[in-house]
Amino acid sequence: MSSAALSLARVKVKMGNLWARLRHKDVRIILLGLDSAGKTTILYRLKLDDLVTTIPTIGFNVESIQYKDLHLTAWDIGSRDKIRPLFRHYYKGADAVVFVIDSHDPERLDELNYDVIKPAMNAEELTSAVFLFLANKIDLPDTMSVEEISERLGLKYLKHPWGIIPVSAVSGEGLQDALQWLAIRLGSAQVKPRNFTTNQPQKPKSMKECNTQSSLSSGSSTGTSRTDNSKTASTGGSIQSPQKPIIFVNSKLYMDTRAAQSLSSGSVDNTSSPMSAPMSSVSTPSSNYRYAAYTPRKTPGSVMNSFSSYSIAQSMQADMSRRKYSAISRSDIRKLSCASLNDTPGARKLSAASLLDCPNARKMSSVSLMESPYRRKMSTSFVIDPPCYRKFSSVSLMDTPSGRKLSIASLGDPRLTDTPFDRRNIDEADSDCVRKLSAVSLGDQAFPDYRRKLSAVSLTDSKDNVNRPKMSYLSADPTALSTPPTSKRRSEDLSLQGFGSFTPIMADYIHNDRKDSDTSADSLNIVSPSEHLQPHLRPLGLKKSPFMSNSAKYVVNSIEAEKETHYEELFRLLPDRMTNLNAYRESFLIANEHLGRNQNLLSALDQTNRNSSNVPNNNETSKSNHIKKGNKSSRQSSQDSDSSSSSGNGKRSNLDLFCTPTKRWHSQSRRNRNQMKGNNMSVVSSHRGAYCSRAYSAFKCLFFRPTKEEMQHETNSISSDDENENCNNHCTNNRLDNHHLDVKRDNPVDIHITIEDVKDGEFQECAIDSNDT
Ligand SMILES: Nc1nc2c(ncn2[C@@H]2O[C@H](COP(=O)(O)OP(=O)(O)OP(=O)(O)O)[C@@H](O)[C@H]2O)c(=O)[nH]1
Ligand SMILES: [Mg+2]
Repeated sequence: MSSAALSLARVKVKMGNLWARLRHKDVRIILLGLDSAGKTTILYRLKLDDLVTTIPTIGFNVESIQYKDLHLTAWDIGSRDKIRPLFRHYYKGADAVVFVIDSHDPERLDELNYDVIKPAMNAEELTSAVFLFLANKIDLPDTMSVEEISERLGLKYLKHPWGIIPVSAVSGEGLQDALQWLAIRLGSAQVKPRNFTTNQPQKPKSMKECNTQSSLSSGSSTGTSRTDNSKTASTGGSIQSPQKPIIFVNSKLYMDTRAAQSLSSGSVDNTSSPMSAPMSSVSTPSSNYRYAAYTPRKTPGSVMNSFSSYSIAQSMQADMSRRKYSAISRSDIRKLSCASLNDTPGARKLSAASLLDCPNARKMSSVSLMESPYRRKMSTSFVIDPPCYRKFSSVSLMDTPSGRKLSIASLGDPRLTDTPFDRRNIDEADSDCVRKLSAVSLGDQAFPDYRRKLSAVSLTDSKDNVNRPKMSYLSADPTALSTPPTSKRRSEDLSLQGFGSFTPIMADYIHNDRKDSDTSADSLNIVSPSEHLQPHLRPLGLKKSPFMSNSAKYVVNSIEAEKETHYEELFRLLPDRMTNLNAYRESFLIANEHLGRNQNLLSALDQTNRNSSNVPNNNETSKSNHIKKGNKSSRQSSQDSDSSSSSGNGKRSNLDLFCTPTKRWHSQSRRNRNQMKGNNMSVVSSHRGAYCSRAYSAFKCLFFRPTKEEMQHETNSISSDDENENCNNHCTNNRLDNHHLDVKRDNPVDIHITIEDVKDGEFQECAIDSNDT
């Protein structure tokens, strides 16, 4: 052959190769699977050869991938359960369906089967498509084998040509095989059938031939091929030879076998080894290890448990980036996040991050509750971690139905048996889980705030009115379980009280007294804003709000409105209660109980009351309205003038609220004793901003009725007091009866308010009485 002819022949060969290279085949592939199976990760691993951080796909991702002579258009379709019915819109024209399976999540195989595989199996548009199952996430420990998956999915009954390959989108392992399998099945001219360890797929002669394959084959776990010819079906009148799926027993076996193959052949097939494929470059031992290090061991039936416990443990030790890594990449957290699917992708991210801190965790949990399948898992997981589940529970009650379910999960808390509560009582007392939840929370003595919040919310949540009081009672003082109130009240009443410290006390009051007293619902609406202060002051004989007084400088600040609100209510409530001598004791007791339990204070007040009960009534009215700047003598003169203030008619009541548990009080207590004459309210606070709310809280105490023991104690200590005897005579059923209140209600009331504050280290005082002009 001449050199010219030779070179011409070479050019022809080259042209032929080029033509073959240019002649690519368009193939449409759809990736289906459950959410967070790894479809998107796989898609971008194939496309970019990189591990991308994904968020749940809403809608779809579509990428074109060139593999050999195949031009693959791969559609990754978001798989939130609500949009699964939309899958079928993507079926049309698909040459291959790639089912991505989370092989680390056996619990969802059935869901996958019914929601994803079966519809595709039966879809007319897919009769000629090949099915490739990717058992993803094999980098995780304890993954299902492909045999197990095949068995559970009943793949052997599939009429489509199918194969199953273990892969890892994270490491890239197996994905080359997947592409190769597709190429073979979809009629690539450039991919030759490979000798796989187990079953050897046969390359169809043409795409058409491939697509008309209807034979079914199954692989065996031992690596020996088995063809079920009885299942062979015909299409187009011709019987095709059965297509054998590729089944790797597991990746380790696969790798071992490959290693053995390489040894025996003396060469390594670089093109077909998943580990030597470009994408596997990320699959270094260290990266695998890194990932594995953050992968919790799964215990049967409790995926989330393992995650939760693991995650918490991790977050205790690991740095933030590690935690993030763990949160994002862990498949189980993904499921957790999936619970947030009702929300935006942003919320999803949030939920992934949320395990790291409480406030976000709350958001997460409240969002997650919307989604039922994961909710339970999540709640289960939180149960095993006391601090987390508590937070979770307290939030979850916001969502009523979910909160209940959640609370069921809380019952698993074995610590219940160690609590001082009688669990049976609790269970019997309330048919609602809320109660149980509340009981669980109550068991946590370390979180009184949560306890209160929880119970306050529970109160509005429970269907069972009867048990709300008990619940609330429990919340106030767990040891009071033995004496729960019994009658009903409306949840609205309780909801008015918010989460304040005195909620149970209020509840108790409403529960016991409200239906008999003429206190209207409105007057209990303590949180109502103050629109007109003056009308409330007038009935009290006050023409001027103490907070509008020029002399009361310190109240002109940003919380003035708030003060007004509180005091408006205060003034409204006073007439009913103030004439009750015991109101002061009640308030004192409760203020003490809840604000400091100060025994010194208790005895000081007892002493004060004795003193005040000996003070003859008088009709004088103080006209003082002054600020005294803090030297002792001026304060003393104030006290003297305060001492002279009294109500105009009949017996006067002493009302003194000691709202501060601070040391400050002690220095003031002697002084306060002298103020016990007349209808004084003395609010002493060493903290400027706090006194108002303390006063407010203390005033709530006015509603409290002392228990029998308390009454007894009071009676003993002030038995010489006429009024108290009167009260005691009317004391029925451990409570003051209303006759007593009625008698006193219409008495004119004088109010003397002394508010003390400390400013710039100096003591300031403002005293205003009812006749102040
Ligand atoms: N360990 C491990 N995690 C993986 C693997 N593939 C995906 N993941 C993780 O699984 C999670 C879900 O991955 P995606 O690719 O978003 O899942 P998806 O199937 O697209 O989910 P949807 O878009 O909700 O349908 C992500 O956190 C991935 O990092 C894998 O092979 N191994
Ligand atoms: Mg996705």
